[in-house]
Amino acid sequence: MKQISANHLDDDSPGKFKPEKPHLINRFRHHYPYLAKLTVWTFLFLGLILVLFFQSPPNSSYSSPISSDPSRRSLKTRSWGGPVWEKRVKSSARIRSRTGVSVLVTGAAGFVGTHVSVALKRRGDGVLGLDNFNDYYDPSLKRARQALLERTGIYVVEGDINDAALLKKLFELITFSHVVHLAAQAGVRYAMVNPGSYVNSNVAGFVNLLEACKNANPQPAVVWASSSSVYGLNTKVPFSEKDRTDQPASLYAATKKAGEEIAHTYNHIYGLSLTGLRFFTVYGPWGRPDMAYFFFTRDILKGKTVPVFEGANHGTVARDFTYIDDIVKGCLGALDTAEKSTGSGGKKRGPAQLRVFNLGNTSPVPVSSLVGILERLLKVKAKRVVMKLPRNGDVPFTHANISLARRELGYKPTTDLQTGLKKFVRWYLSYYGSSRKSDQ
Ligand SMILES: O=C(O)[C@H]1O[C@H](OP(=O)(O)OP(=O)(O)OC[C@H]2O[C@@H](n3ccc(=O)[nH]c3=O)[C@H](O)[C@@H]2O)[C@H](O)[C@@H](O)[C@H]1O
Repeated sequence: MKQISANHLDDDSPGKFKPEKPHLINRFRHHYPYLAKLTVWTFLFLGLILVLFFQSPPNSSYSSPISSDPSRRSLKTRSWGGPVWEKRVKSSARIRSRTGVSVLVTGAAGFVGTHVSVALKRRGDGVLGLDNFNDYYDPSLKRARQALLERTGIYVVEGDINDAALLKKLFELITFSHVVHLAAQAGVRYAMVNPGSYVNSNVAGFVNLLEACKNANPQPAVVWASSSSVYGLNTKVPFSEKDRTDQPASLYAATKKAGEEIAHTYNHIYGLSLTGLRFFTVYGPWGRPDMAYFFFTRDILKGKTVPVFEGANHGTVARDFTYIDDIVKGCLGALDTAEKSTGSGGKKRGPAQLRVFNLGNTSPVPVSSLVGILERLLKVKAKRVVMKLPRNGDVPFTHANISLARRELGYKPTTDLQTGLKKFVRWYLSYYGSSRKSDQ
């Protein structure tokens, strides 16, 4: 085929078709056999292109507005659709208890997403997961979480929140009463490496999701993950929802803060019920390998150095570390107290609920103490290197005032860092083995 085409080009090269009008008809007669051949081969070639086009996945409609983003290259081959797929979607979203609700969980194969999905499913709610399985951190951990979800009866649709056609399809198939939106580009420090991914997921993706929610009829109530990082350079402690959040210290924080403003807009214009949850450094089993407690554990076991940040004038750097089970209870409390959206099909019918809550432990712990607890649990001395807090978006401390969440959601964290890390370390060793080999 390739050879014939090449010959064709040689035989009928453009040089033989100079547009000299007086001789055009004669030339046409002279070249007729060649033209006929050219036409046949052109049709064959076009036919081949059409065959290849229709053989490509039917719904691989993901398109990233930031095409140069290397961490997301793998997303472009994702596909969805078809009767088998639709059956799985419907089965996963089926409510199995009298009081159950139907929930779409975005970021379901993520750390918080997995735990929240399982908790909802266990109490009889219909749960459908959505996750793009990007490679910000080891995707095999996400696949292992997916396997766990599947064992619980939860199907995770492989797709991106920026895929409007996919979201439309999901809302056509299922009447979701709630959306728990946890899909995001997380991590404070990575925002300096790949800023586009934060805009893509936390701003563009969030807007795309809210568009789908506002167009749905009935509209779902939305509970979504904001972040303690919105407090930025706030020095008033403990951080209250009433405090200023206009001084973000990282692009991550800025995109989460943008999310809170976007939520206001969709509530105001379309009557969407929206609850933002400001998570405070969530940790626990099945956690994120990019977080300090996780890679400290790995590096202590490997005998590698552990960089422990300190503030100005040897000041303590501390976090209000919050255990995953407490966060899950906060998420379910938010979902259960969420009022219905008031709009339908893109039209507002009345004022709707708009809330923001801190979900922290309200007991900050210095990072050096975190390392001490890990040393005792792992029975290995860490090779600590004290370093100045880099100017990369980190803030020196966080501390949540949780009285609003306690009052409105019945939120009451019960796990201290020592107890929570014990559970994490047990999981870590069972998942990776104590071989000290994990390369996550
Ligand atoms: O609450 C949030 O909203 C955010 O929480 C989390 O951010 P952080 O609180 O910064 O957690 P994490 O990176 O684990 O650092 C923990 C501590 O270790 C210190 N730290 C960190 C790295 C290091 O090498 N050395 C060090 O001392 C570091 O200075 C810090 O004091 C989520 O990642 C983020 O996605 C978001 O959800």
